[in-house]
Amino acid sequence: MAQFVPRPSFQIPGTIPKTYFLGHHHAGANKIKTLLPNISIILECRDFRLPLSTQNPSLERAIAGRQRIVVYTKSDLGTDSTTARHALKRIYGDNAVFWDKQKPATTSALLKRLKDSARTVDSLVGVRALVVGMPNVGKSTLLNSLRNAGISGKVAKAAKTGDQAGVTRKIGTAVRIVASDEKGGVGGGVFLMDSPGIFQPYVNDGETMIKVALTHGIKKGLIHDEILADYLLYSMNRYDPTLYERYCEPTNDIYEFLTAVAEKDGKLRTGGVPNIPESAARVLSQWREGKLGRYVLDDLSENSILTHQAKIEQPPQSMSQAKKQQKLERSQTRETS
Ligand SMILES: Nc1nc2c(ncn2[C@@H]2O[C@H](COP(=O)(O)OP(=O)(O)OP(=O)(O)O)[C@@H](O)[C@H]2O)c(=O)[nH]1
Repeated sequence: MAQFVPRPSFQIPGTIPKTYFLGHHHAGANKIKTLLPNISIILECRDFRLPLSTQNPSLERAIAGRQRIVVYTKSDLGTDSTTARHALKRIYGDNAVFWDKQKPATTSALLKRLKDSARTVDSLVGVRALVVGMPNVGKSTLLNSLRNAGISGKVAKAAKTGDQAGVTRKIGTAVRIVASDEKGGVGGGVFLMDSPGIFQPYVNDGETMIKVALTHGIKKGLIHDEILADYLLYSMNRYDPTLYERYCEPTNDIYEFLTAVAEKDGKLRTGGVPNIPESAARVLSQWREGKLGRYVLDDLSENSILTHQAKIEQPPQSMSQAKKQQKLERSQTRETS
């Protein structure tokens, strides 16, 4: 049999939206800026499967220069190989941590970092920390886990969670996650605030939108499931085509793959016709649960990281930003002439 050759690139359909910046994202971003002067530490969450694509350049600029820990969430769904972790540690050193809601040790390690700050910060009111990040990366889940681990006894769930973008829409009130020393804790204690997931105002490339949609970072249905399933097939083929060997031989044909899924998992219409939309939905939910491989979708080669960092520092302009800039330059020219 001829050797399988994966597609070298993915054809991005022209229908992919380039933004998902909603009213509550705008309001949340403004509110975060007003809170920052009273915040000692920022926990910036990014999905470990998309360590670059879930970095929000505008949030990045807003929090520049502040004490920050980058929390790569959902590490149970990413790779166990140390290569990706080392690549990210090279950027942020000890300020890059990998978190998994099912691994209490990862929560305790983060809590220890916050307690250490409470010991060093000379504040009677305690350390104020803020969780930020793109939608659905796991911010509220992290807050609840830190609170459960940090406060003894049974505590009520402080923040609502759910596997879809936009569960949290407003900045929450400060929640105590470490008691003060007179109550058996540390210093003035630690308070943590949740914030709504904030999307970047404009994403220049459709591939990032597709990857974020795969992890439910934008509203379900904005990008067709079959396009997402096709991208997934493309990425599995590049990573390891045996990930889907229970369905079929390696293929670049999404309909061949989805037909095999329909036949194997009983997604059939009357008369045995494969139900392609249901197969696509099935494939996506399997992948989201880590049942079609655990790997990092972003390219973490040195070159790719450098290009990404350069884009963060000098983001390409959106069409409307470019128009605004032109208008401003024209009016300045008129004023000086
Ligand atoms: N497998 C896995 N799932 C996680 C982890 N952390 C969070 N999740 C799931 O991810 C989904 C989103 O979590 P949330 O905490 O609601 O995310 P959020 O960032 O607060 O979302 P927004 O409200 O959109 O800002 C939920 O279904 C969580 O159970 C993790 O470490 N591993």
